[in-house]
Amino acid sequence: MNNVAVLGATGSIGGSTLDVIARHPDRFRATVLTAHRNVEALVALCVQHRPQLAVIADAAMQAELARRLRAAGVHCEVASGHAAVTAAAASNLCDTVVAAIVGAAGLASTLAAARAGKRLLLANKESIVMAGPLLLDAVNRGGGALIPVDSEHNALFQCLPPQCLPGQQPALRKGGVRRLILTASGGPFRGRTRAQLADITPEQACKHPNWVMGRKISVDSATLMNKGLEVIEAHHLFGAPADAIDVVVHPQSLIHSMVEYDDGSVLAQLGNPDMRTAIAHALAWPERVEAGVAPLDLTACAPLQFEPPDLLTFRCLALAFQALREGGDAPAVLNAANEIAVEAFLAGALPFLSIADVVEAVLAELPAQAVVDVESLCERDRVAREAARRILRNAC
Ligand SMILES: NC(=O)C1=CN([C@@H]2O[C@H](COP(=O)(O)OP(=O)(O)OC[C@H]3O[C@@H](n4cnc5c(N)ncnc54)[C@H](OP(=O)(O)O)[C@@H]3O)[C@@H](O)[C@H]2O)C=CC1
Ligand SMILES: CC(=O)[C@@H](O)[C@H](O)COP(=O)(O)O
Ligand SMILES: [Mn+2]
Repeated sequence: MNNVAVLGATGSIGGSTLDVIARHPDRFRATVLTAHRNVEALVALCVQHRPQLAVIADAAMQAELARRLRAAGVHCEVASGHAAVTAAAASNLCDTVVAAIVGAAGLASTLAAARAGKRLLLANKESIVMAGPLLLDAVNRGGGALIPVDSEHNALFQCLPPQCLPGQQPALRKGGVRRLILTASGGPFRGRTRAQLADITPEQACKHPNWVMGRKISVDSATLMNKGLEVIEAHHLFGAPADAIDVVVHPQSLIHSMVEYDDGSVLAQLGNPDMRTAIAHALAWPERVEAGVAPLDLTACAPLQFEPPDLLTFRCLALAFQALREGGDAPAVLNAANEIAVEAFLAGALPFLSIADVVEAVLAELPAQAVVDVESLCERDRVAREAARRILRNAC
């Protein structure tokens, strides 16, 4: 039996994970479920999955969680606070940790799972964007495994040679790998001009053409920042230099990414756009299990289209490449600024096109510094957020 901690259980990835787990009660058991503030959703999941531990990150909500669980007849341990989420990730209640908390908020628990030698299923891309070298070091020291859940990186993992296991100092060149090709849907506004993006609303930005996801990643997909974060994520996971990572827009989102080899072969992973495939693959790897995803009918979804990304209209992808090439903690600064800008956009306090402006301004204000340790990285994250808020205030 594989005991699984689902960090961010009440979210989109959390829900898909629990769907797959429930299909295989002989293999997987959800022993830890965590949420931020959504007590009602967490209680409903606890009723269904009967974990050993339920954690609510907002400590002020512990009493309500405990009361509701009692009323629902659920007898499990209850804890609260960010430290409790982090402790749960490293606890002996789980063998596998699904890191599905959104944003930099997921960093501490992701690192804790890595240090504890867990099988770490990484969806929380912001943590590897922020702290790539530190996370990989924690995985190597912990002796666990890092399996990518992000659909593109799971696709790359499936297409790469076995010696390119993420985090194990993969040897792309030795494996004959020439380049990684990340596919992108192009987002809900593909083909539009900047003028047509002047009045975009949060609801419009969250309507992804192919995937059902949380609000933050949906906005990131719309600005192409998601693809930028994924370029940085691929760099750290597979040791690929920026120049060996290409992005191609593929509006159908059926090819989830590709690996090109020296001999000209290109291996691709395809499937219906449903995160349960990547999650099931990561949970059961190296075996395969049923995920509840419909068979792919290519004749029904042809043709497959490809086009270059529009770097002028959607500037965030170029900014992410810039941060990756600058190195050091520039990706962490980019991520922090983006989280503040997206939060402001979702609150109706920043125009859609200004997200890139805020990120660009913060990168210009905070030249990269070396990544030394988690504490100094979190301090830089804080400084970048403060700079983004100040720039936002001056812009309004
Ligand atoms: N959704 C998708 O298809 C994909 C997502 N990802 C990545 O996976 C991660 C999760 O995405 P997604 O599921 O869409 O996000 P959602 O917004 O749907 O869910 C986020 C989860 O994190 C919890 N959470 C939010 N803030 C905190 C916090 N400060 N401390 C603890 N828990 C917190 C939320 O709890 P609560 O419900 O209480 O707010 C919720 O359970 C992201 O990093 C995303 O980039 C990657 C590929 C695909
Ligand atoms: C499902 C997943 O992995 C998301 O990251 C998705 O790929 C976002 O789509 P685009 O960023 O390609 O629009
Ligand atoms: Mn992705």
